[in-house]
Amino acid sequence: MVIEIRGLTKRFGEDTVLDSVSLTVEEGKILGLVGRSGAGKSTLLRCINRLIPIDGGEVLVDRVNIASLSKPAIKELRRNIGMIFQSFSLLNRLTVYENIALPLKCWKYSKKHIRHKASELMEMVGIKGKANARPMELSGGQKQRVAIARALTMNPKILLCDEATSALDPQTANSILSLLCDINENLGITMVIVTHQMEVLTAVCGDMAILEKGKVTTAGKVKDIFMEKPPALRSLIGNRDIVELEDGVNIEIFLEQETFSYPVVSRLTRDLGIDCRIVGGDLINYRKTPIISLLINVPEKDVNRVTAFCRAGDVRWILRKMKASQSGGACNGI
Ligand SMILES: Nc1ncnc2c1ncn2[C@@H]1O[C@H](COP(=O)(O)OP(=O)(O)OP(=O)(O)O)[C@@H](O)[C@H]1O
Repeated sequence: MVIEIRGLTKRFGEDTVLDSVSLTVEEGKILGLVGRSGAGKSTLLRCINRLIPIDGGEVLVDRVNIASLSKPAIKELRRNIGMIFQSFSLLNRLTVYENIALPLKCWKYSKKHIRHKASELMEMVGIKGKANARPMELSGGQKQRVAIARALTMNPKILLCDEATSALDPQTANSILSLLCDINENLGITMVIVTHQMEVLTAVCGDMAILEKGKVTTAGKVKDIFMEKPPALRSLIGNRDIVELEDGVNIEIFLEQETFSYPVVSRLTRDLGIDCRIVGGDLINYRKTPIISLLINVPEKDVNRVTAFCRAGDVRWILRKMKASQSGGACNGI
């Protein structure tokens, strides 16, 4: 299901928490939503499944404006939208099996269907052996697996994840992220993932949006935004450590799978005779595909030759540090 948010405004009393937010999450895609604490991320999620009413604009789920839904239609909408949280929200007095079966019981499915569905989901999320355990006997990762299974019981078309991996150690968080990726790929579920962890964005999300004080300031492909590093992203991830040189121009070069074997620096220096100084570097694991970024400093007179060389070799580049006369932040392909 596609989610389209147009000019969404949400107020709590005098406070405008979401201010004319517009965003689209394409069917079957994963959108990562980031921003400082209090930016309005969780509120936005709660507007998508109509847990709270909105004050302006519209939220369309599968091209239907959810503000105009009747009570039974809202119930149906929520059936199509699963949700998981940082705190897992499991019922401690119930077993794993009973927690997963609960939504199916509420919807009055047959005992046979409930047994079949719960067991299929426990198998899918890897907790089959824990059917009779209670939440307090599980690790954080296992609890989140139960919560994911419970969120999938009604075969939702959308999954909203609010800080789902924040309470987990990095290794467990990775295993949950890879489970979410599998679910997205195998079931085609559209996902919105709210997170403070930048590695969640690069590991699983194709698209991202940055919320600042209730406004979307940056939105687009994760890969492009992480390469471009606009101010809104820098304010979340901080500036990278680079060697600051007084002279020359910094050019960031990106090497992707297709260009890994291309000896960029040696070609620039040996074949074109350009002095390249390396001032920084980074490696981003973008959805399991590494991208190497290399920050080089070259004499100002050679900038055009370097960029022409990159263009010819299909290597992405961005001018990072320029004199005022060269302003404009030229780049190719981004
Ligand atoms: N039910 C509510 N009543 C009044 N104010 C609320 C309510 N829910 C959220 N807010 C306020 O709305 C603002 C945004 O909160 P929200 O939880 O959406 O932010 P967030 O970006 O998810 O933050 P965090 O990353 O810390 O979870 C905050 O100032 C919060 O106090």
